[in-house]
This record gives sequence, structure tokens and C-alpha cells, in this order.
Amino acid sequence: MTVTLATATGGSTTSPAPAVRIRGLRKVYDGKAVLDGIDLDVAPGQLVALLGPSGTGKTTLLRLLAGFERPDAGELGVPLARTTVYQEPRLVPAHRVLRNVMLGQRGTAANRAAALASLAEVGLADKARSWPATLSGGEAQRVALARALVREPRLLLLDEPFAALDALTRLKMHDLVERLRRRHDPAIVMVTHDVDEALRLADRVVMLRDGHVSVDLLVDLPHPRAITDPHLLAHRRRLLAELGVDTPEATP
Ligand SMILES: Nc1ncnc2c1ncn2[C@@H]1O[C@H](COP(=O)(O)OP(=O)(O)OP(=O)(O)O)[C@@H](O)[C@H]1O
Repeated sequence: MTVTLATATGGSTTSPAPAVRIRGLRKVYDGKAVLDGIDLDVAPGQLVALLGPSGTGKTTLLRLLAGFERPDAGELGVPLARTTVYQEPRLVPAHRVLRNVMLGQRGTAANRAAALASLAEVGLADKARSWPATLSGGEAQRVALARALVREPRLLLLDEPFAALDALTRLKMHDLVERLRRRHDPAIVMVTHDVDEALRLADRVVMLRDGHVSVDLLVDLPHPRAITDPHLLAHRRRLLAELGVDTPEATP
């Protein structure tokens, strides 16, 4: 089987080209296929949450989409403008916040203004001159989001971005993601272990199991979503059951 690394750009005559196009994707480590025949399209602006038991290849798929790994077989079409935010913010401690947002960019007035605007968007305009060590975990992660978004990615890859934050900060980050999406509208693939986070944020929840897509669930509900919405609860039960967790039919 051949490997094609294509760049997904326009060209379709009917519907817009997907931001991500995956066909027959296979990745083998130590003779074992971690991903084995993944087919997945992500539409422009769509947020796909990737769920699945530990070790099912979620991070591997994200690394392939980021271009850090090469597939052993299959086709992978991704936009060139893509960036990743990780569980830990990965700020350079020796650079102030603003310089972290501009990491890898030239220090032009335009880049500086864009970085400041990006910090303002995540509510951290006043921290531009702060050192990373003086930030809270949630603030540091907002800087990481600002750094990702200032590059105006067509594809944003999120690898458990809120897993290390406390519950309240995580809820605030969810609100922030919803606001940022309305403004920037990148396609997003987000790895998470949190079913509620997936259902709160995602347009679609994809579950990986044994190297395959085992669930592909469209979550066609308006934002902001109430966790008590019966449709959401039905989705939640289904996803938790797929993960081997039984929940009572009626939730108080
Ligand atoms: N560089 C590598 N070399 C060898 N094996 C690897 C490598 N990267 C990942 N693996 C293996 O591939 C499998 C999938 O790993 P991956 O990190 O993608 O899973 P995951 O679904 O993200 O897991 P978790 O939910 O625990 O983060 C695991 O068995 C892991 O040990």
C-alpha cells in the first residue's frame, strides 16, 4: 500500500473540501498496528473529540495529523496551517509571555500587535510582560491557546488540553474555546478522556478501539449545552457504555 501525504485545499466542485481527509490510515509500532484502517473526514470548522480507552492510538493519530509521525500506509490530507496545544502549556521559562506567544515568529510590529490581540482574546492582555513561572496553570494554558491561535491555523490539534486543570478552570476554558471558535473557526481535533467535555464542546465524537473507529457520533445540539439535556444524556450513556461504564437509566 502506498502512503500519500497530501495537502487538503479547495478543489471540490460541490461541497467544500474537508479540512482533514484520512483514508486507510495505518501506523505500526514494534510490529503491532496501533491504527489499522482509519477513515475520517473533518469538515472545515468542525470540532471532533477523540475518545477511547488508554493506549488505543488517540495521541498517535494526533501526532500523524501534526506531521510529527509518518503513516505506514494510507492517505492523510491535512492543511499546512496546523498547530498543537498539549496538556502542559510548554512555555519557554526564559521568555516573557508576549515572546512566548510570538515564538518562532519575527519580531515585527505587526506580529507583536497580533500577539497582543491574541493575548487580549484569552483575557491576558495584562500579562504580556509576565514570566511564565508567575502564571497559574489556567493562565499558562490560555497563553498556549493564544500562541496557537495567533498563527490562524486551519487545523487546531488539542491533546488533552484541559486535563491538568481544576474542574472550575476547565469549565471556564470550555467557555473560552466556544468563544474562540466563533471568531477563528479552525477545524479542531481534540483528544480527551472526559466524556462530558467531549459532549459539551464537540460537533462530533469519534471513539477509537483496537485501531479502528468504533463510534462516530454527530452531536447536533446548540451551544451552550445543558448537561441535563435528554439528548446529551442519551449520548453520554452510549459513550460510557462503549467505554465499559454502565450508568443508570434515570439521572437525578
Ligand atoms: N514512539 C512509539 N514507539 C513505540 N510504541 C509507541 C510509540 N508511541 C505510541 N506507542 C504505542 O502505541 C499505542 C498507542 O499509544 P497512544 O499514546 O497513541 O495511545 P492513547 O490512546 O493516546 O493513550 P492514552 O489515552 O493513554 O494517552 C500504545 O500501546 C503505545 O505504547
